[in-house]
Amino acid sequence: MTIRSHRPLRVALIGWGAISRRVAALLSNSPSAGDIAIVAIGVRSTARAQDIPTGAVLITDPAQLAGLKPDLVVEAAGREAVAIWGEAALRSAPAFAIASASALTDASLLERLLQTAEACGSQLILPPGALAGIDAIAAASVLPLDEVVHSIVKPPAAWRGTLAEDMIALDGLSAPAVFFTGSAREAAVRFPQNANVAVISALAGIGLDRTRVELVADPGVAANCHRLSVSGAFGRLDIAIENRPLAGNPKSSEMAALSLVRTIRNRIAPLSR
Ligand SMILES: NC(=O)C1=CN([C@@H]2O[C@H](COP(=O)(O)OP(=O)(O)OC[C@H]3O[C@@H](n4cnc5c(N)ncnc54)[C@H](O)[C@@H]3O)[C@@H](O)[C@H]2O)C=CC1
Ligand SMILES: O=C([O-])CC(=O)C(=O)O
Repeated sequence: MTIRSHRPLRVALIGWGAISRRVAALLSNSPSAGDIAIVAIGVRSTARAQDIPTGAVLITDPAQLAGLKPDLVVEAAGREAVAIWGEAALRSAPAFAIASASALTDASLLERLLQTAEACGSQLILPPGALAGIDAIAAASVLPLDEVVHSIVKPPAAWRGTLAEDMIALDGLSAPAVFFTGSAREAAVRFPQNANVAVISALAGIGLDRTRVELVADPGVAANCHRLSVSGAFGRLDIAIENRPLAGNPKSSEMAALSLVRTIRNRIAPLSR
């Protein structure tokens, strides 16, 4: 349920990396700044977490969430963080929004989160993240879908430090290299910093095992690009987005932060859009 209150929306962010910092900066510069208070930042260690928003406290233990009475907990920390913080978030807040959708490939974790949400009357929210058109795919899935193909094309720098390094010579590329084709499940499990979006398109449409994913390193692009091709009883959808990478992390797109800002604002906006 959308929350409309006269006090600021109390938001706890989990993770204080590129996405969370961008979300906090965008919120503080927006017209809704006075309506939204970041009350806590969940971190693994307080030692390196600096420049946190005024009024926010650093927390390291998920049990601390309950005392803060958040209206919304937002994760942008990584796959493991969803398992660590998720159940406490759903017990202490009406909603828990996650960026690290790859965590949901773990069926037992997903089941635990959904059971907690049901028992507590809270909601697990999966924002569209770096993608476009997820609303249309989810609506289209009311009728049978035949095929969903998700192509993720990023500059070589975005694939550094991932399994892609063992599959292709990232530094020597002179043309686009497709280094993975497989299911959304497999893509998200193997590339948890780059293919969370595969879980988002899969859960909107025909599921983790039927959604086909292609991963590409392209020295000719500067953007993190997503193309979704969907066919089914509704008709056809073909949608492409070229996202500017975040300054703080080339693997992540600006749109991933923008999408979380939208999710947060929609909790209080009289017009949800
Ligand atoms: N849904 C989407 O479209 C996208 C989702 N993502 C997800 O968002 C995550 C965050 O992205 P960035 O901010 O760019 O990464 P980042 O690496 O810049 O920041 C992640 C931060 O979370 C912290 N962290 C890790 N485990 C934690 C835990 N258990 N508790 C608290 N903090 C923890 C790290 O120390 C780091 O400071 C990615 O790992 C990825 O899973 C990223 C891009 C797009
Ligand atoms: O930001 C993006 O373009 C997608 C991404 O990294 C992810 O899904 O993990």
